[in-house]
Amino acid sequence: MEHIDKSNIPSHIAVIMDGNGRWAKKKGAMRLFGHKNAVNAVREVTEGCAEIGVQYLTLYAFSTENWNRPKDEVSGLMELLVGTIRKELKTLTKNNVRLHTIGDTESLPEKCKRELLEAIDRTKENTGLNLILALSYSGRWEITQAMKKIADQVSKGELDPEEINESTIAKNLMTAPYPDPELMIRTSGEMRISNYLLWQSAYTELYFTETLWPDFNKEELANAILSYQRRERRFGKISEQLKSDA
Ligand SMILES: CC(C)=CCC/C(C)=C/CC/C(C)=C/COP(=O)(O)OP(=O)(O)O
Ligand SMILES: C=C(C)CCOP(=O)(O)OP(=O)(O)O
Ligand SMILES: [Mg+2]
Repeated sequence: MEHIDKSNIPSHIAVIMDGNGRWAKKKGAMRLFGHKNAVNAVREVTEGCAEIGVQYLTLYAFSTENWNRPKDEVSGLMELLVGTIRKELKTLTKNNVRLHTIGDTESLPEKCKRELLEAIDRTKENTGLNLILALSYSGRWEITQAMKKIADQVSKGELDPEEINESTIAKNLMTAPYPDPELMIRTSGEMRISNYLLWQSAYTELYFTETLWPDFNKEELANAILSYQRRERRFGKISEQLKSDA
């Protein structure tokens, strides 16, 4: 972490925490064992991000499509979520971390909803890292929801369709309060987005690592940030323009 340029820390990092099942399989264990060990890596990145001053960390914890997994795995994941939030609440508070969620949280089991609401409420005065859990989330679902909200405003005469622009769409997404992520990390060697933050990642720098999520740690996080810091973000411009902008 000491090699990181402190003047160029991404304000928002998004993570696709993939590879828990394969990690467990390699150990001859059940998939849920992988998910349980994933919590250590969640702790590591949360601490690491808080230490270097990242302001937003969005973790993909359960996708819309993950509902199609075997029942036992889904219920195991939901229980793990409840247990982890309950156990970690004190540490979150101590570390000044504020918890948020994005996704169709209404579809989560009652116990899960209750635990999340309580943790969100208990951490709402915290001013350090914003930890955003993407739960029952997918980018297409989120964009569809935004389209419905916009259509509703148009039908009520509150919004003129001629005035719809990119900012209208961004304002109606669940991520409206947060900046777009500068860096997205995916573990486990898969090189795809899997329906994550589709709108928000238009100009996000992508970082892929072969490491399976339960093995991810602060050193791996530092490597991802160092890779980000070596990139030239052009946003459609050419290098010469970026130099004269500076
Ligand atoms: C925030 C919090 C308390 C999180 C709970 C634990 C956690 C990290 C859950 C992520 C669940 C998930 C579907 C991971 C992807 O690995 P995979 O199952 O797709 O693994 P595979 O690709 O190797 O099969
Ligand atoms: C990390 C989460 C929560 C979702 C993406 O991983 P998946 O394992 O579900 O994605 P695919 O490989 O199926 O694309
Ligand atoms: Mg996977």
